[in-house]
Amino acid sequence: MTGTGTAMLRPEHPVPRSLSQLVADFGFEASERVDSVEVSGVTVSSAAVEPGDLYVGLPGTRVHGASFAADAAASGATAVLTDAAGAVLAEGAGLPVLVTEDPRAALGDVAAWVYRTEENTATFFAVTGTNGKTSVVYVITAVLGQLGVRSGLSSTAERRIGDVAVTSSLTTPEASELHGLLARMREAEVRAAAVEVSAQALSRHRVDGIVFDVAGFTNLSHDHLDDYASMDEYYAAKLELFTPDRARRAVVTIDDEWGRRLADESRIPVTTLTSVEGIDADWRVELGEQTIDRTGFTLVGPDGRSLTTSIPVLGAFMATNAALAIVMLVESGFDLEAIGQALERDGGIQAYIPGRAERVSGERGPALFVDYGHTPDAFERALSSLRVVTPGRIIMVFGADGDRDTTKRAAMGAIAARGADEVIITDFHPRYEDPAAIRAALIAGALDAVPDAEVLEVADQRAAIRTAIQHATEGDVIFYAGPGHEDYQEVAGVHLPYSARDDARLALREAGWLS
Ligand SMILES: CC(=O)N[C@H]1[C@@H](OP(=O)(O)OP(=O)(O)OC[C@H]2O[C@@H](n3ccc(=O)[nH]c3=O)[C@H](O)[C@@H]2O)O[C@H](CO)[C@@H](O)[C@@H]1O[C@H](C)C(=O)N[C@@H](C)C(=O)N[C@H](CCC(=O)O)C(=O)O
Repeated sequence: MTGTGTAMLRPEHPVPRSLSQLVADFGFEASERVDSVEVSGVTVSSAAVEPGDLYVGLPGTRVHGASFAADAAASGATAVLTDAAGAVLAEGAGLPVLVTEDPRAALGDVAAWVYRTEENTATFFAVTGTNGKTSVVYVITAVLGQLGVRSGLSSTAERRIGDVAVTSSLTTPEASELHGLLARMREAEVRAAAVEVSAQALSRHRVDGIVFDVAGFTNLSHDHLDDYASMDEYYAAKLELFTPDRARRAVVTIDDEWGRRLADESRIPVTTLTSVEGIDADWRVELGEQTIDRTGFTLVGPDGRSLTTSIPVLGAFMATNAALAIVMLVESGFDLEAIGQALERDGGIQAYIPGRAERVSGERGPALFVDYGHTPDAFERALSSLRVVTPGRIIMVFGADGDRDTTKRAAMGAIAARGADEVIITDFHPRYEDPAAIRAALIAGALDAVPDAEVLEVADQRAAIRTAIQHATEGDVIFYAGPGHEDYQEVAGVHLPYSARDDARLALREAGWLS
């Protein structure tokens, strides 16, 4: 069951704590005596305030959160925590105001204190890297489920506890929500939680106040160069997770140079994993049988330990992601043999990973996949795996994000033109950019790399997928990259309803390929 809203991001039965104790423990300046005030929740969004909350007014890129202190008071907040500028804005809201120099930097520890994260004895997994994070957290929780262990997750797609989920807006939520989610998981007797951690989250204190038991690294490649000045800076943000304040031990995929550098520079104990022949690592992934729906692999570890299994998703990259998930479980104390037995009993890993190389087609007609990949590296991985299992042609449909890293567009076009037989360029989230200019950059990248490539421009996403279906037949594959699990298209600040998965299914039905 998936819903929306923030209810799941806080405990159902919070235990109030004394605000004066918080002030004393953190050394905040308080505008008045707060002896009898209690706090039972924390939020940074005035719209999410519930009675008893501490409202944290963060200075934002658009507005100062403290200017919503009166709204927070009207919703029942008991106090405001903000900076000196925010304290001025919060005057007159009728709430005690606590002041600290950098409220964002304080948020994680404050939320951990309010929600008593330290007392949470579940095992915490963190997964970072450019591509594959979502798949790894889903595989961790799927394998835990197969082992009979109650788990929860926080991912780009959703926050989930057992079979209840809410959709996500950010990959990693603000620290107040993350600690609230962990507290909710504790109430639900969750024994292990897997959290996707973005570079932005590390740069913006969103995982402060949590020490993960195991941190996993998938890979690093060109992305987010709108947010970071260079790949080195992007890498440095990720490296932050691999320090003793944040995680106890690490499992690092060393298939790329960044992973190898991370294994060297990590300040916590590292176990390494590779799927590349010739690279020396603690654990090795050997690919087994690959079909369009399942990828087999053997994981070979130290001391002659090994496990052979499969994952119900296409692609060598998925085997590597699944292997990372399993090694992370082993590093946290789960027994490889027990994992192997559970997976064997169930016929392999039974993970459903929303919008990640998700097959939406049926038995008849072309195979159609919807994927979240929106980086050159993700395209490369998907296309090389598809080539192995596709008897016919590969048609790739994609667009690029507006108002995000523009420097990756040419490479995305080039890789698609090299790896697919036909390329259909469409719109993605243009945001405030001119969508025609985004498409032109992708087309130029494709034609510069392969001048005689078959490249079509179909701006409308619904028309693009229908064009691909018209051009495809039995044995062909349509790979629709970008929208993944998302249920909207963002145009000029407006979220228009659009689910690529639902629309692709509808288009297959219209074409008579799906009943
Ligand atoms: C650059 C960035 O990280 N921005 C985040 C930041 O927004 P902002 O500073 O612009 O906030 P603002 O609108 O000025 O508001 C300031 C404060 O007032 C509060 N406010 C604002 C309006 C109101 O009515 N009431 C209210 O309380 C806001 O909650 C906020 O705390 O705080 C907001 C509230 O938490 C976030 O939603 C927003 O993420 C934006 C949407 C974003 O796009 N972030 C990206 C860069 C990001 O973090 N991406 C990563 C990686 C994704 C990946 O892996 O590809 C992620 O983890 O998602």
